[in-house]
Amino acid sequence: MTDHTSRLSGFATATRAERLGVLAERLGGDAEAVSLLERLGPVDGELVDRMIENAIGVMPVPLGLATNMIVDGREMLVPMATEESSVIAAVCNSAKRCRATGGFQTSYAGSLTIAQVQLCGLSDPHRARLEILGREDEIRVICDEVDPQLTSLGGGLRGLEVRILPTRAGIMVVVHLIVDTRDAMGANAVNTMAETVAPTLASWTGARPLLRILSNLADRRLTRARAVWPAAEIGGPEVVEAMLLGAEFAEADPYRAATHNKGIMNGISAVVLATGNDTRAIEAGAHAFAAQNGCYGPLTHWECTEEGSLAGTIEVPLSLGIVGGATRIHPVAQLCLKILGTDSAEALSRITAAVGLAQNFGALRALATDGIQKGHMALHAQNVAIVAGATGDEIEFVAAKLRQGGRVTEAKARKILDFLRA
Ligand SMILES: CC(C)(COP(=O)([O-])OP(=O)([O-])OC[C@H]1O[C@@H](n2cnc3c(N)ncnc32)[C@H](O)[C@@H]1OP(=O)([O-])[O-])[C@@H](O)C(=O)NCCC(=O)NCCSC(=O)C[C@@](C)(O)CC(=O)[O-]
Ligand SMILES: NC(=O)C1=CN([C@@H]2O[C@H](COP(=O)(O)OP(=O)(O)OC[C@H]3O[C@@H](n4cnc5c(N)ncnc54)[C@H](OP(=O)(O)O)[C@@H]3O)[C@@H](O)[C@H]2O)C=CC1
Repeated sequence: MTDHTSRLSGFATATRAERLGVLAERLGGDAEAVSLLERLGPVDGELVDRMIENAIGVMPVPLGLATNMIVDGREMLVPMATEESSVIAAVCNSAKRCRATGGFQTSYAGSLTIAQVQLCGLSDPHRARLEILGREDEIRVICDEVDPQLTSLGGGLRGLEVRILPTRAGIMVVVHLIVDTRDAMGANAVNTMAETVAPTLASWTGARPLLRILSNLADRRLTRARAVWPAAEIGGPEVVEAMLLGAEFAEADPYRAATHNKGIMNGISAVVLATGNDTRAIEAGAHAFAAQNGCYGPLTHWECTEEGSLAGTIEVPLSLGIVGGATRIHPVAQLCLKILGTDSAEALSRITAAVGLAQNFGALRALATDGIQKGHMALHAQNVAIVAGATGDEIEFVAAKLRQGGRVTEAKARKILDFLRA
């Protein structure tokens, strides 16, 4: 690959077959490798070509269903797209153990999305700030005219903030357009508003308008969930105490909090991906929110109830949509939304937060008891068997042997396979 130039004029307008031809040549005529992409095939070749640029195929990610979930009194199956073993099992397990207490109760702050307009070059930022704040009604008219469909659905500009931001390049004025984007994630909707209103803001203030884009720190789209796990369901008071100590570790230490939150995002990102939403937007928002108080902390908090049960809460910004972006274009995303039976971004956000909490419970319980490897590696053993070369019935045979004997490694899997085939 390295001997060839990466300058491929016309690649964007080539057909998929032509692109695969170029790729096969790059791989030294390895038509078999390229035919893998053809065999996997996109759900719809034309669709993939329209969704992204220079498409050569699809990278299928496993899609599973989390069982046992009850969210706000509703029983549901939750589709999750993830490449990682034990993620879905952990949610099923956690959800099963809090069914007796009603599952997950959630709340939702609303679908308010922030668009930022950066104004530079002002020597009198306080004057500019007051000028802009005093003309909120005019700004609302400009923004709402941009998207009459959104306005007709009850969305549109809901608020205005003007911040004075000291930077190394001098004082800047930053305008926040706070927009209700209803059932859309809203990036495109608010970006258009920001671009449309920026020249007017510049003409009023004499500023130089620069960046006009939404903020992924979606702290007006907070979603919360709580669940209670009776001590008897999770191994007794000792396990409750151990899990609380594990949670305190994350409260006190950003090194641990990052891993704790990664576990939460195992669940959240899997629902986000399954429903065709923007995983990067959700991840960026979650981690920025976790760092908001100047020190990175956990997205969940754990406490012991008067009855000695373990109660967990999660609060996380979730910019999710059931319209817009890929949600309506991708047929699998549409199917996943149908499985969820959701009819609003609000309902999807509530479920997603509940999955994040369930995921965290599962990881914490495993970490505070047997350790993560027992459950996780037991399920990962099949992957290791495949990497070692096992096929068909050999896979489960090798995985079972791996589970019996301590560490799960590829070298060990190869030995087991050699023995089996001898
Ligand atoms: C793996 C388990 C669930 C076993 O847990 P277990 O208690 O041994 O499970 P069980 O065999 O007794 O089954 C109990 C229930 O769990 C579910 N369950 C059990 N197995 C399956 C399966 N194969 N497929 C689907 N569901 C499964 C299922 O609901 C089942 O009930 P049933 O329906 O059978 O009546 C547990 O050990 C666990 O939750 N481990 C944690 C796994 C985890 O967190 N994985 C994420 C990857 S590690 C990571 O990336 C994040 C981390 C850990 O670093 C985050 C952090 O540090 O905080
Ligand atoms: N930093 C980031 O996170 C960025 C993300 N993105 C991308 O932006 C996309 C999401 O933007 P988004 O604005 O949601 O997408 P769209 O522009 O595709 O969809 C939103 C539009 O859908 C229409 N709509 C129809 N029904 C509804 C309803 N019930 N509620 C709300 N709107 C409705 C609205 O008007 P109308 O019919 O008039 O369109 C609305 O403007 C994602 O693909 C994301 O990856 C883009 C830039 C930056």
